[in-house]
Amino acid sequence: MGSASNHLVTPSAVDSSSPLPSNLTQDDLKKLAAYKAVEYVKSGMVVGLGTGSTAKHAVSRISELLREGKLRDVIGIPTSTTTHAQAVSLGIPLSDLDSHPVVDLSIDGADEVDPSLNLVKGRGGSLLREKMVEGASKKFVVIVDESKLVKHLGGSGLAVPVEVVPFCCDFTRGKLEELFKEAGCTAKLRVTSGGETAPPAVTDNGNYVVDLYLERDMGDLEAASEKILRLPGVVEHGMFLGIATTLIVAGKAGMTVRDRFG
Ligand SMILES: O=C(CO)[C@H](O)[C@H](O)COP(=O)(O)O
Repeated sequence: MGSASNHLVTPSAVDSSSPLPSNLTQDDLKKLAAYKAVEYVKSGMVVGLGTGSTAKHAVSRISELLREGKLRDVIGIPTSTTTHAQAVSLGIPLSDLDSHPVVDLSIDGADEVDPSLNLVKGRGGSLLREKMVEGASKKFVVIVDESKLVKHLGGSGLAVPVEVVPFCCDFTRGKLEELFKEAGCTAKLRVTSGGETAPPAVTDNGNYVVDLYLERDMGDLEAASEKILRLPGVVEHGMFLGIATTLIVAGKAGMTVRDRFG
C-alpha cells in the first residue's frame, strides 16, 4: 500500500477527534499536522516559515492557499536558505526580521517535544535562524508526528545540537562534553555525510554544529541553557525553552492540538 498523501490529506479531511487510517506513513502524519497548523494563518499576517520535512508541507500549503486566493498579503520570514529557496520557487513574498521585527505566527517542526512544550531543534542545522524568528513570534505552532514526543529533552537518544564558531571548535566541543559529564554526555562535531573524516557540516551562518548525546536527563533546562550559552565559542543551542505556544501532534490515534496557555 502506497502513501496516503495524495487522496487523504486535506484540511477538511482532518477530524482531530477520530483515529487516522492505519496505512498513513510518517510523512502523511507530518503533512496532516502541517495542514492543520496552516489553518492559523490569516490574510495580512507575517509568518515565520520553518525548516525541515514537516515545515516544508506547511510552506507548500500556504503557497497553495495564496494561489487559490484563500489567503492574501501573507509575508513569509524563512528560517533557512533551504526554506528561502522553497518559498521563492513557490512565489511566496518574503521579508526578514530587520524589516518585520514582529512575526504574527511561526510554524515549524521539532526533533523532540517534552510535556511542557520545550523543544529540541536543529538536527537539520537551522537552529539559530529558527530561534531568532520563532522567538520573535506572537504565536509559534510546532508540528510533529508522534515519534517526536519525549519525557525529557535529549531523551530520544539523538542529538541536542549546539551551533559553535569554527575557531578551535574541538576546544568548544570538549568544554560542552565536560559540562554534561554527569548526564553521560558525548559531544561530537557534526560532519557532512561521508564518515567521521568528512569535513564539518557548515550552517547557513558559516558556523559548525556540536551534537550532544546524553545518556541521562540533564536536569534543570534553564540552568543547562545558561551554562551552554556562557561558553565562549558557543553561538546558540537547539533547546527551545518556553518559546512554543501551540503543539500539533499527528499520530495513528488521531491529531491533538495543545495550547501552552490554555
Ligand atoms: O529544527 C529543525 C531544523 O533545524 C527541524 O524543524 C527539525 O529537525 C525537524 O525536522 P523534520 O520535520 O524534518 O523532522
